[in-house]
Amino acid sequence: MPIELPIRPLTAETFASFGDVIEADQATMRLINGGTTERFHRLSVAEAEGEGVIISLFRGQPRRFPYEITMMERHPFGSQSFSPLSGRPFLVAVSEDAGGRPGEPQVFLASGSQGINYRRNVWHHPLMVLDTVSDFLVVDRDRPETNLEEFVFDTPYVISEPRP
Ligand SMILES: NC(=O)N[C@@H](O)C(=O)O
Ligand code: NI
Repeated sequence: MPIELPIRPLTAETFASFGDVIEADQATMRLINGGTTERFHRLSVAEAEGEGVIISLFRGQPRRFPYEITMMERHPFGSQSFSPLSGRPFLVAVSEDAGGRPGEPQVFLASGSQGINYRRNVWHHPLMVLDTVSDFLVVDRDRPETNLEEFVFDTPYVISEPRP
Protein backbone atom coordinates (compact mmCIF):
# COMPACT_ATOMS: atom_id res chain seq x y z
CA MET A 1 0.00 0.00 0.00
CA PRO A 2 1.59 3.31 -1.06
CA ILE A 3 2.50 5.71 1.76
CA GLU A 4 0.70 9.09 1.50
CA LEU A 5 2.92 12.17 1.36
CA PRO A 6 1.73 15.62 2.50
CA ILE A 7 2.58 18.75 0.49
CA ARG A 8 4.05 21.78 2.25
CA PRO A 9 4.64 25.30 0.89
CA LEU A 10 8.23 25.86 -0.27
CA THR A 11 10.27 28.22 1.92
CA ALA A 12 13.99 28.91 2.13
CA GLU A 13 13.98 27.66 5.72
CA THR A 14 12.22 24.34 5.13
CA PHE A 15 14.33 23.66 2.03
CA ALA A 16 17.68 24.75 3.52
CA SER A 17 19.16 21.27 4.09
CA PHE A 18 18.48 20.34 0.45
CA GLY A 19 19.50 23.49 -1.38
CA ASP A 20 18.36 27.03 -2.07
CA VAL A 21 15.09 28.64 -3.10
CA ILE A 22 15.56 31.05 -6.01
CA GLU A 23 13.18 33.97 -5.45
CA ALA A 24 13.17 37.75 -5.02
CA ASP A 25 14.61 37.98 -1.51
CA GLN A 26 14.84 41.65 -0.53
CA ALA A 27 17.77 40.88 1.78
CA THR A 28 19.86 40.10 -1.33
CA MET A 29 18.66 43.02 -3.46
CA ARG A 30 20.94 45.70 -4.82
CA LEU A 31 19.91 48.38 -7.32
CA ILE A 32 21.91 48.38 -10.57
CA ASN A 33 21.68 49.87 -14.08
CA GLY A 34 21.12 53.38 -12.79
CA GLY A 35 18.39 52.24 -10.44
CA THR A 36 16.30 50.66 -13.20
CA THR A 37 17.00 47.06 -12.18
CA GLU A 38 16.86 45.18 -8.90
CA ARG A 39 19.60 42.55 -8.69
CA PHE A 40 18.82 39.78 -6.19
CA HIS A 41 22.42 38.76 -5.82
CA ARG A 42 23.90 35.27 -5.33
CA LEU A 43 20.69 33.45 -4.44
CA SER A 44 22.55 30.19 -4.94
CA VAL A 45 25.76 28.76 -6.41
CA ALA A 46 26.06 26.24 -9.25
CA GLU A 47 28.47 23.39 -8.47
CA ALA A 48 30.08 21.13 -11.08
CA GLU A 49 33.08 18.82 -10.65
CA GLY A 50 35.08 17.90 -13.75
CA GLU A 51 32.65 19.32 -16.32
CA GLY A 52 31.31 22.75 -17.20
CA VAL A 53 28.11 24.30 -15.92
CA ILE A 54 25.44 24.46 -18.63
CA ILE A 55 22.06 26.12 -19.06
CA SER A 56 19.20 24.10 -20.58
CA LEU A 57 15.45 24.42 -21.05
CA PHE A 58 13.23 21.57 -19.81
CA ARG A 59 9.70 21.40 -21.28
CA GLY A 60 7.84 19.19 -18.82
CA GLN A 61 4.59 17.29 -19.29
CA PRO A 62 2.16 17.52 -16.34
CA ARG A 63 2.03 14.63 -13.86
CA ARG A 64 -1.31 12.91 -13.31
CA PHE A 65 -2.67 12.47 -9.76
CA PRO A 66 -2.72 10.47 -7.61
CA TYR A 67 0.97 10.29 -8.47
CA GLU A 68 3.23 7.54 -7.13
CA ILE A 69 6.80 8.33 -6.17
CA THR A 70 8.58 5.04 -6.80
CA MET A 71 12.14 6.36 -7.16
CA MET A 72 14.52 9.18 -6.33
CA GLU A 73 17.74 10.28 -7.98
CA ARG A 74 20.78 12.37 -7.20
CA HIS A 75 23.68 13.97 -9.03
CA PRO A 76 26.92 13.25 -7.15
CA PHE A 77 29.10 15.71 -9.07
CA GLY A 78 26.97 18.80 -9.40
CA SER A 79 24.03 20.91 -8.33
CA GLN A 80 20.84 21.22 -10.40
CA SER A 81 18.48 24.19 -10.48
CA PHE A 82 14.96 24.56 -11.90
CA SER A 83 13.47 28.01 -12.48
CA PRO A 84 9.95 28.31 -13.98
CA LEU A 85 9.86 30.14 -17.32
CA SER A 86 6.13 29.64 -17.74
CA GLY A 87 5.35 31.16 -14.32
CA ARG A 88 3.58 28.00 -13.21
CA PRO A 89 3.76 26.15 -9.89
CA PHE A 90 5.46 22.78 -9.67
CA LEU A 91 6.16 20.11 -7.07
CA VAL A 92 9.55 19.42 -5.52
CA ALA A 93 10.29 16.16 -3.70
CA VAL A 94 13.53 15.72 -1.78
CA SER A 95 14.89 13.24 0.78
CA GLU A 96 17.57 13.24 3.41
CA ASP A 97 20.26 10.63 2.79
CA ALA A 98 19.74 7.56 5.01
CA GLY A 99 22.91 5.50 4.72
CA GLY A 100 23.28 5.83 0.99
CA ARG A 101 19.58 5.61 0.19
CA PRO A 102 16.83 8.24 0.26
CA GLY A 103 14.68 8.60 3.36
CA GLU A 104 10.97 9.40 3.16
CA PRO A 105 10.45 12.11 0.53
CA GLN A 106 9.41 15.60 1.63
CA VAL A 107 7.15 17.29 -0.92
CA PHE A 108 6.94 21.05 -1.44
CA LEU A 109 4.73 23.19 -3.67
CA ALA A 110 6.84 25.80 -5.46
CA SER A 111 4.99 28.86 -6.70
CA GLY A 112 5.43 30.12 -10.27
CA SER A 113 7.86 32.74 -8.97
CA GLN A 114 10.07 30.34 -7.06
CA GLY A 115 12.89 28.21 -8.43
CA ILE A 116 15.08 25.75 -6.55
CA ASN A 117 18.72 24.69 -6.72
CA TYR A 118 19.38 21.16 -5.45
CA ARG A 119 22.74 21.06 -3.75
CA ARG A 120 25.17 18.46 -5.13
CA ASN A 121 24.25 14.84 -4.23
CA VAL A 122 20.81 15.68 -2.80
CA TRP A 123 18.12 13.02 -3.36
CA HIS A 124 15.23 14.39 -5.40
CA HIS A 125 12.48 13.25 -7.72
CA PRO A 126 12.70 14.27 -11.39
CA LEU A 127 10.79 17.38 -12.42
CA MET A 128 7.09 17.28 -11.44
CA VAL A 129 5.02 19.68 -13.53
CA LEU A 130 1.40 20.50 -12.66
CA ASP A 131 -1.70 21.00 -14.84
CA THR A 132 -0.13 21.89 -18.20
CA VAL A 133 3.09 21.74 -20.19
CA SER A 134 5.59 24.08 -18.51
CA ASP A 135 9.08 25.31 -19.34
CA PHE A 136 11.97 25.54 -16.84
CA LEU A 137 15.44 27.00 -17.07
CA VAL A 138 17.85 24.37 -15.74
CA VAL A 139 21.42 25.06 -14.64
CA ASP A 140 23.45 21.94 -13.96
CA ARG A 141 26.64 20.04 -14.78
CA ASP A 142 27.32 19.03 -18.39
CA ARG A 143 27.28 15.34 -19.42
CA PRO A 144 24.32 14.36 -17.16
CA GLU A 145 24.81 10.74 -18.23
CA THR A 146 27.91 10.61 -16.02
CA ASN A 147 26.27 12.26 -13.03
CA LEU A 148 23.21 10.22 -12.06
CA GLU A 149 22.46 7.80 -9.22
CA GLU A 150 18.94 6.38 -8.93
CA PHE A 151 17.14 4.47 -6.16
CA VAL A 152 13.86 2.57 -6.44
CA PHE A 153 11.77 2.27 -3.26
CA ASP A 154 10.53 -1.16 -2.09
CA THR A 155 7.23 0.51 -1.13
CA PRO A 156 6.04 3.42 -3.27
CA TYR A 157 4.84 6.73 -1.89
CA VAL A 158 1.83 8.57 -3.26
CA ILE A 159 0.81 12.20 -3.68
CA SER A 160 -2.98 12.10 -3.90
CA GLU A 161 -3.71 15.71 -4.83
CA PRO A 162 -1.36 18.24 -6.43
CA ARG A 163 -2.13 20.96 -3.89
CA PRO A 164 -1.74 21.09 -0.05
N1 LIG B 1 17.42 13.83 -16.27
C1 LIG B 1 17.46 15.12 -16.05
O1 LIG B 1 18.27 15.84 -16.59
N2 LIG B 1 16.53 15.63 -15.17
C2 LIG B 1 16.50 15.16 -13.82
O2 LIG B 1 17.82 15.22 -13.30
C3 LIG B 1 15.57 15.99 -12.98
O3 LIG B 1 15.89 16.24 -11.79
O4 LIG B 1 14.50 16.35 -13.54
NI1 NI C 1 17.83 15.69 -11.30
